[in-house]
Amino acid sequence: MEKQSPKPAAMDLKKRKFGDDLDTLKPAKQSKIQTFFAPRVPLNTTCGTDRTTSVAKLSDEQNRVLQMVVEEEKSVFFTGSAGTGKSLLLRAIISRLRKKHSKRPDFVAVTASTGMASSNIGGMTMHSWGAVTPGSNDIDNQIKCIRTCKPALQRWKSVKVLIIDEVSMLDGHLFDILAKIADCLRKKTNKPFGGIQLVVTGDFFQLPPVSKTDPFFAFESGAWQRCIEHTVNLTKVYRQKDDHFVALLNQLRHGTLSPEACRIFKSLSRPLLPPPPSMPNITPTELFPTRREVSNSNMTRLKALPHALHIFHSHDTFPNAPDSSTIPKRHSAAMSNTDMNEPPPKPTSLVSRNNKRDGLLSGILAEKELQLKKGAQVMLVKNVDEMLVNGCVGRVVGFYGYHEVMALQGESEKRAGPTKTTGFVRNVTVEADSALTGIKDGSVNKENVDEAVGEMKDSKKGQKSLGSQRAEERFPLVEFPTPEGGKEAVLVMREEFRVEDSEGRLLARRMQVPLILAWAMSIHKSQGQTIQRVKVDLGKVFEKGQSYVALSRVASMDGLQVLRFDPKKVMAHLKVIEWSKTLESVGANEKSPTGKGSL
Ligand SMILES: Nc1ncnc2c1ncn2[C@@H]1O[C@H](COP(=O)(O)OP(=O)(O)OP(=O)(O)O)[C@@H](O)[C@H]1O
Repeated sequence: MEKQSPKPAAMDLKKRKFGDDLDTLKPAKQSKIQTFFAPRVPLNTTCGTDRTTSVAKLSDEQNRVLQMVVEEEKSVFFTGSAGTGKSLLLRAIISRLRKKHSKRPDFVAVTASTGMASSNIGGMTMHSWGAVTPGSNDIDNQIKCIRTCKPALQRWKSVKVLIIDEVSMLDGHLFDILAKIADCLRKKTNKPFGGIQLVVTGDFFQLPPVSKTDPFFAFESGAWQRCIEHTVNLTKVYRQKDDHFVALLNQLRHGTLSPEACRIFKSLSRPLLPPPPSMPNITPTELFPTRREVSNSNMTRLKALPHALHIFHSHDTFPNAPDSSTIPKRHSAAMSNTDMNEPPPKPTSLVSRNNKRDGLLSGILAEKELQLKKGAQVMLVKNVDEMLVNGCVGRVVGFYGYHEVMALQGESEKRAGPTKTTGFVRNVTVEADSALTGIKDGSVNKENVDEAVGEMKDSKKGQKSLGSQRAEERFPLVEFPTPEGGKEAVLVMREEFRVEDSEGRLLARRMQVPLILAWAMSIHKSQGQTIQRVKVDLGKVFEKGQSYVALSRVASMDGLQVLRFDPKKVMAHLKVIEWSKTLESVGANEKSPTGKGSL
């Protein structure tokens, strides 16, 4: 069943390059490409002192990847250490591909190895998209099931570009299975992966696939050799500006620390400098390996606060969710398991419809039940603008209704106007005792608020009681630090979180206040984030790549506290190290345009 590549393996290996040939393009073509492919992407910076209002211009090496993917339609794997802009580049690629195929959205599939990673890029998990059952190697049966699931079959047949993010956590066996399924279902071509263009990204030195035994990485699979035409290594680190810190993190990445590096990491056990004087109570976010530790830490601190508990239940709807009665059993199992790091699903007959629906939303950062109190440390999990982004850490100063806040803006707002339950009210002024005093410039995020009215109308259809209940709702007022060392109070109301299928059909929608408790966070959740101040206890780390992910979240050493530093806890997989050496030798044989092609 498996189609063999027409080329010998050695040829395939030679074809892969680092950085590729930007220099070799003719100047006219280069300039056309530079103009066309130089998108500006909002910077995903944190809420600390280095927050910036600018947008990022893609670097030459990032632009080159964009060009290879969008214009030359090549199958590319782009990698690079933490903070080299893989996610930012991927967002630019997705945006360009969607524009290019605007008339056929089904041509572009956006997927990731885990629910969390897929929700970060507005996609689906790879196994949900492909309707594959994790852990099953029975290809014939997998294909039989896909054939009986029309939407999945349609997805496989129509897709042209398949994007896979956070590939380090994708099991290599699954990659092989996907390639075989693609070959079988798309027989018109004898190109690898059924002729689907692959855009794969991730860093194999970060978190590996979840496995009880030695993990089998995607790069070890036979399909990888046949299907990935070009490997590009992004070399410029953007998250950290300090070259010395970047070099130390690089040693950490490879698990080979010099005595000097050990000494420096050990010295980071000192307490962090205090946060900006305007927000003295913000503590560094503690990163833990397990969700239980995170929950214990956050809940203990929440309980210790003397104020009233406010619980925000999410409003979840499932307009087109697959239902056990309408899709084959094995498909629904695959759809329900949206996080590869969860154990394989139980037999579908035992999984209730509600569990399946919850599974659809399991990759969304917004909680099903959010518990908050005045004084709670929280993280924003939605991008609002270049200033207020996913990852901003702040503190709840009170709970207010929209009208309470808006009443201070003027008489007309006080008397009339619909109640808003979604969006953000910016620049709310609060006094030391948290009593509202006014709105500095009356700035309201109008766009969100107007959307909110629409939301209300929608949600009121057939849900009268919910509507009136929402009218009374009080929302957290959160103080976030500003780049100038001050603070801004923002009323954070509900926001929409969506799960769509590859044709953009809405499968599930969660309306929830876009905050999570942020005294502690799991290392797993932190992958992909930039966090300003972090505290890590390496004594608790058990997995290869975990220390590297945790310590590379911060922008500078000033924001990093490391307890129980132990070089033995800094581990890289031997297979990844060996594989990266192979790539290095290939890179050395190839002309690298940037001159920085090696891993
Ligand atoms: N070309 C660029 N110019 C300016 N800033 C950039 C550029 N590319 C990325 N950044 C910034 O660098 C930071 C890290 O980027 P990003 O999260 O995309 O890196 P990453 O490689 O995906 O990291 P990780 O592997 O840790 O998830 C972000 O704040 C991002 O906005």
